[in-house]
Amino acid sequence: MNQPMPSPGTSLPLSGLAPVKPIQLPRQLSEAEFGMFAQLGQRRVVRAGEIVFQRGEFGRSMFVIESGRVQLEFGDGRPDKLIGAREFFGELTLFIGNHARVAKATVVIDATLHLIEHEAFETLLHAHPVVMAGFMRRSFAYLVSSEQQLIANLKRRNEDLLVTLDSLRRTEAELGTVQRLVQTDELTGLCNRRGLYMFLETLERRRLPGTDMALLLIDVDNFKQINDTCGHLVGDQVLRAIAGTVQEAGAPCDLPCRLGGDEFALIAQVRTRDDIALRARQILNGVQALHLPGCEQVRVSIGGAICDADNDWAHWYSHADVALYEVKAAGGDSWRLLTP
Ligand SMILES: Nc1nc2c(ncn2[C@@H]2O[C@H](COP(=O)(O)OP(=O)(O)OP(=O)(O)O)[C@@H](O)[C@H]2O)c(=O)[nH]1
Repeated sequence: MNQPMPSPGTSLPLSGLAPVKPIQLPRQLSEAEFGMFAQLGQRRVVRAGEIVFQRGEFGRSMFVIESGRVQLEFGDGRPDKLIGAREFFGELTLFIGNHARVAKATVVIDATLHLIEHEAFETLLHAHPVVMAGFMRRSFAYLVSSEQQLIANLKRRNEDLLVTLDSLRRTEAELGTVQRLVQTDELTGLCNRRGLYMFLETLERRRLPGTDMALLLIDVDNFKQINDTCGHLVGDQVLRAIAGTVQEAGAPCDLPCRLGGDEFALIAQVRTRDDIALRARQILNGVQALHLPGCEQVRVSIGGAICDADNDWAHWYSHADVALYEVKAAGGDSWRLLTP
C-alpha cells in the first residue's frame, strides 16, 4: 500500500510505536490557533512579487499564512527570513498597536494570507483566552530572543568596528612617524630638503598679513678643513651645534632646515628688513660663541633673499646664493641680503 509523503517538519510514525508528534517550528501555529485566526481573519490572495507592507510603515495588524511563501527583510543586520504555511508575521504591531513595521514583507510564492486586525484579535482573546495567551507567550519569547540576537550581533559588529578603528589609528600614527622621519635630517634633527619642499607647498597659507617670507642660506666657512684637522666626528658635532644655533635664531613660525652637507637654511616670516638682520646676526654671534672641544673656531657665512610671492624656491635660492657667494668672497663670517 502506498504511504502518503510526510509534510515538511513532521516525523514518520515508527511501526509498533506510538506516532511521534509533529515538530512545531518556533513560529508555526498549532491547528487550533490557525483555525481560530483563519475563521476571524480577512482572507487575501496575494501574488508573488507583491509587497504586503514596507519597513517603517505603521500598522495594527498581523498576517497568518495559509499557503505560499513570504520573505521578511529586516535590513538591520539580521538575515532575511523566508516563512510559509501556518506561520505568521507582523504581530509586533498588533500587540503594541500602531507601531512601525520592523521588516519589509514580500510575497515570493503566490500566497493565501489571513489579515488579523486589532478588533478580531480582541474578539479571539475574549473567546479563547487560554489558547491566545499561549500564542502571545510564544510570540513574546520569540521577539525577545530575536532582539537579544540582534543586540549580540550589534555588539559583535561594534567590537569589530572598534578593532578596525584602533588599527586605523595605529596605521595613521605610524604613517605620521614615517612622514616625520622622512622629512627629518638624521644628524641634526632639523627639517631636511624634503621637509622644506613640503613646507614651501603651504607657504602662502602660512604667511601672516603684513609679513614677508625671507630666506637665509647659512654655509659653514672652511668646513672641509674642520673635518680634515679635527676629524669627521667633531665635524658632525659642529654641524649639530650650528643646527641648534639656527633653530634658536628662528621664531616659532620660521622653518630652520639642513639642506645637506654644511649648508643650512632658515625660512623666516618677517615684517621689516631689521627682522632679517636680527636673525642673521643672532646666527653669526651664536656660531662665534660656540666652544667645541677639539675645534678652535667655527664661522659661517649667510646670504639672504626676500621670498616674493611672484617667484619660486629656485629663484629665491639663487638670489640668496649670490649674496652668500659675495660674503664668502669677502672672507666669510658675515651676512648680506640681496635686495631685488
Ligand atoms: N662631518 C661631516 N662632514 C660632512 C657631512 N656632509 C658633508 N660633509 C663635508 O663637508 C665638506 C664641505 O666642504 P666644501 O663644500 O668644500 O665647503 P667648505 O670647506 O666649507 O668651503 P667654503 O664653503 O668655501 O667655506 C666636505 O668635505 C664634505 O665631505 C656630514 O654629514 N658630516
